[in-house]
Amino acid sequence: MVDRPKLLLGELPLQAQPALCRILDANLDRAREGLRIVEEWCRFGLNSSELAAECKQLRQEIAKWHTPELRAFRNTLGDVGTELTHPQEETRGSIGQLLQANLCRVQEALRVIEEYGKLYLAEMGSAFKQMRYRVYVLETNLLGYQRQQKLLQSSLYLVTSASEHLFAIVEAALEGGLTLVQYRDKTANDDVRLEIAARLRKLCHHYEALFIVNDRVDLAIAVDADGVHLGQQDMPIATARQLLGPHRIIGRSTTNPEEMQRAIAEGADYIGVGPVYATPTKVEKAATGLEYVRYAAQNATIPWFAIGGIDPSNLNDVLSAGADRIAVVRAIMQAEQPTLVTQYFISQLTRVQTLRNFRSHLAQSHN
Ligand SMILES: Cc1ncc(COP(=O)(O)OP(=O)(O)O)c(N)n1
Ligand SMILES: Cc1ncsc1CCOP(=O)(O)O
Ligand SMILES: [Mg+2]
Repeated sequence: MVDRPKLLLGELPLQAQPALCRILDANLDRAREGLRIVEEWCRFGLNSSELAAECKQLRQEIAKWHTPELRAFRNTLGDVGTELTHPQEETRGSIGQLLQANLCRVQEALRVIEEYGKLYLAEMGSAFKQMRYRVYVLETNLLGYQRQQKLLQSSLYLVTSASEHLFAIVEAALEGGLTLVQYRDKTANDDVRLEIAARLRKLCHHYEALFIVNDRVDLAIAVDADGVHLGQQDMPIATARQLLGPHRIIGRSTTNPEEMQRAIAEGADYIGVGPVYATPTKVEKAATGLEYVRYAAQNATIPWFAIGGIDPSNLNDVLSAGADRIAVVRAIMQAEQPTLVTQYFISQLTRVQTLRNFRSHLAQSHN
């Protein structure tokens, strides 16, 4: 039996050979450029050496296929495509959109190489197929990482209540710098909830804020929310994790140390701590008081949000008890100026976080 030659180019009609090489050359470049753009964000934006290393490895693997022979066919001046741009390429609304567009560009380029590469070298198709799947994994990991980072950076959490001005209030708070929103609606029908949740998600993502759905994992999945918030009566975290996958956020309400430790052990990404004060928003739950906030400040190993009856008048007491993240309903939903209240909360929370970070750096440098 005669071995099949590895280089298949010669099997194509002569006039098709330069075109094939130009397609491969252009897409090998495109894939690496897109990866480089994503890599820079992983490195400088997310400080993730793991994600940056995966981008770099992929770039290096692609580079190995970019032979001088393929480059020799380059004819930039004769390329009719260099002047074709799409209006969306001229503007990028956010880092998220920029990453999305470039990951899509990389996936497209890898797919082109996978298909045309089969006509060039026997192994090229399967090698690029594998790389394309690696980019899908990279995309999911990147999204999950971005979500966790955003959660870590969020000090104020707006839990919504039904209101005829719901969207205007949420948008006003987002204008004030809010980065974490929970859709909480205990009465509406599912079709209404679905419609509201989908609109809220779009609004939150436009402002690069996380969007969480209260109670309902099915709704969270249906509208592609960033996560779900589960109370003690809701489904177990492990079941929710199975349904939501590893990259979405799961929050859990806790009212005492035991519930806190269980939520952490079960893999919650954050917890609610409270109600700190008695509140008409959640009448059936007794206030835990500031004692539980003090316990959380000493013992919580994941992000935690003090919740329940918190407003600008008692904020300082909650912060003094050790909180540096809070969740509120009425203080923003019923505010006359939701943007200003949001800005006030965030400025106070940032102030205590900065002070505490500074003190802990100082303490570390003395040890
Ligand atoms: C951030 C946050 N913390 C606590 C809760 C309360 O959840 P739960 O106990 O399930 O009560 P309901 O909100 O469902 O009435 C929350 N929603 N968010
Ligand atoms: C949902 C929830 N869970 C514990 S307290 C609370 C409501 C907090 O509402 P408010 O900020 O209006 O007191
Ligand atoms: Mg609940």
